[in-house]
Amino acid sequence: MAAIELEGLTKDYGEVLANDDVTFAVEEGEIFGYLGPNGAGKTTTIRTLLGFLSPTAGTARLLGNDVTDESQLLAAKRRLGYLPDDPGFDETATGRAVLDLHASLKGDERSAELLELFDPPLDREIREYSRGNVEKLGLVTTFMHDPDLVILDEPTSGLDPLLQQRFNEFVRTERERGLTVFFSSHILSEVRKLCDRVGIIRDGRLVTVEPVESLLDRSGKFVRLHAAEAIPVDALEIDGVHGIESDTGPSDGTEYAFTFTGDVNALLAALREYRLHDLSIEEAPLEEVFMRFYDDSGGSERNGAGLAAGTGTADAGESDV
Ligand SMILES: Nc1ncnc2c1ncn2[C@@H]1O[C@H](COP(=O)(O)OP(=O)(O)OP(=O)(O)O)[C@@H](O)[C@H]1O
Repeated sequence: MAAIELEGLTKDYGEVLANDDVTFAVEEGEIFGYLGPNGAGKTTTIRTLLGFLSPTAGTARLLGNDVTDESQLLAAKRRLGYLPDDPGFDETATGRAVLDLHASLKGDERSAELLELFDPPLDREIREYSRGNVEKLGLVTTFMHDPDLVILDEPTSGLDPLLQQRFNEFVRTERERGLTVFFSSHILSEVRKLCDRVGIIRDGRLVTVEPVESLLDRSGKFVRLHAAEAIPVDALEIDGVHGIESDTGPSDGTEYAFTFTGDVNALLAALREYRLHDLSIEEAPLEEVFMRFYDDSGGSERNGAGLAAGTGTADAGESDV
């Protein structure tokens, strides 16, 4: 049985079709990232899964339970941890009072252990909390009843890098114990460290579901180079170079920026004969991935149920970068 199953899920707000025939499943024990730019429809899917919104069409199942059936939803929620984008804690309550409330609602099997990892100042009122502290308290409330499935809406956006790292390690360990994690994000680097698979949603439509490695392979790298002299155009006509931009500024030399989905060794070999001041090769930002591989190139492709538009992109290449 899948931990999460969506079948033709559609949510029409009237002016906006926020989820349009979304179908996918998250297997038990999987860490699944739900990616998309702002306004893509991630929160709508999550709120529907939690029974806060009723779908216009389609079905959603949590741990085998139909979320539109109240008693089934309740059964699923006992085994679920949920961390919303904004947990909405009572501003006048202390962190400890929030924990006590959550413990009385759903039980507390492991808050002591969690507080060693994520340590919000429990005696302070929530209104004095920084964004990071709210996030830490949110993580404790999400995991304290030892759920089988957690749904996290942009979980680490308020955490500093050290805590993000701690969160990642924690989630990986929990996965070993069988936990299923579904989390939304618009940050590819966050997702790549953690996820087994990703689903990408854009304008309400699912454009792909695939292992994170294949997404990264196809998304390529973002290359910037600063050459001492201008590089002839044909010298950069290498397999996998896309969208090259150059700038000969008032300073020394010429700067180039492009997305690269080819073999890095071939690129370095081609550049060897030019004198470079600087060279950086970074992971392509998610926005770039969207633009390159999932662009709206006509209504029929968009209506062609996403996956084809994503995985069928020929020039995405067999990159081993
Ligand atoms: N209650 C609502 N009524 C009308 N439109 C809504 C409502 N909630 C969301 N929308 C719209 O539906 C679309 C999807 O919104 P949603 O919040 O699901 O996206 P998201 O991917 O979670 O975005 P973000 O990353 O910014 O949180 C957006 O265009 C949003 O403006």
